[in-house]
Amino acid sequence: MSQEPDRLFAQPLPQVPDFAFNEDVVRVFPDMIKRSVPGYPTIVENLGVLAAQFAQPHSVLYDLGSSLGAVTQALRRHVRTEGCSVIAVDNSAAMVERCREYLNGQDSMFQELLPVQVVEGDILALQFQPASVVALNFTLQFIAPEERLALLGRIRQALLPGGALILSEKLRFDDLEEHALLTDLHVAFKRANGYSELEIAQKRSAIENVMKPDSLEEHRERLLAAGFSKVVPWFQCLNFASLIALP
Ligand SMILES: C[S@@+](CC[C@H](N)C(=O)[O-])C[C@H]1O[C@@H](n2cnc3c(N)ncnc32)[C@H](O)[C@@H]1O
Ligand SMILES: O=C(O)C(=O)C[C@]1(C(=O)O)C=C[C@@H](O)C=C1
Repeated sequence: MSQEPDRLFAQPLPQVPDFAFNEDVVRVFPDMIKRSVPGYPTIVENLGVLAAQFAQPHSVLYDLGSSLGAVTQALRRHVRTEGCSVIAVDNSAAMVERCREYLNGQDSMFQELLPVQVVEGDILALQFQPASVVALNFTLQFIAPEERLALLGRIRQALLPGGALILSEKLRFDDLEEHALLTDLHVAFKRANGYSELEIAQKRSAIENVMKPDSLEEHRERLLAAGFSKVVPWFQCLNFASLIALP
């Protein structure tokens, strides 16, 4: 994957535009997400391990909001279940183009990987096939809040018995002290990863209109309302968490 360092917000911008998954972001995305999301490498690798426990023979594994395909690659490294295939979906043309290149690279290095299809499209308009694993890795927070329940309902309907949704998100907290503490610690994490105060501040204003985190309680209630039977948090690092939701 690209090693280009993320300096997108390093210079003062007269006006900070809303964050978009465009070509500039695509070029630096592996560096950006690793330095911005505490626990990201652990979540991605273990998503493959978890998926291998839920994958059902002859079913589809979805990677929704696949970006450069980090989750898809982890699914292909870990899942050995007969007849499974991966469908990666993203609505950013720049992401999809680069994702296909990376997956071709993975195909040329390893044999017997699950077949994969990368679709450029809106996950809100997707006709789901019966699926055993659905990964939403830091994608739901970019979906308009009023669309989230219906999307989760459609995913629940598509899930086969024995399957699972794995949902990773940035969290907000109703307890103001807890929210302030974990937000400060997240800023410290970014600083420790080499981001300046300016970069941190400009990135914050770029994402505040486009990325709307929910609390753990909101996630749990919405997943239950969408028809999931059980919600199990399996990872949290600072204000970032990942949940398993069972059909
Ligand atoms: C933070 S990134 C996801 C990171 C990725 N899952 C990973 O683990 O590396 C969010 C992605 O969701 C995509 N996205 C946002 N809204 C979408 C939608 N409605 N349909 C499809 N993709 C969407 C964005 O283009 C972006 O690539
Ligand atoms: O919360 C932040 O400050 C972030 O940078 C988070 C986040 C994310 O969770 O997706 C936002 C945009 C980029 O895709 C990388 C990381």
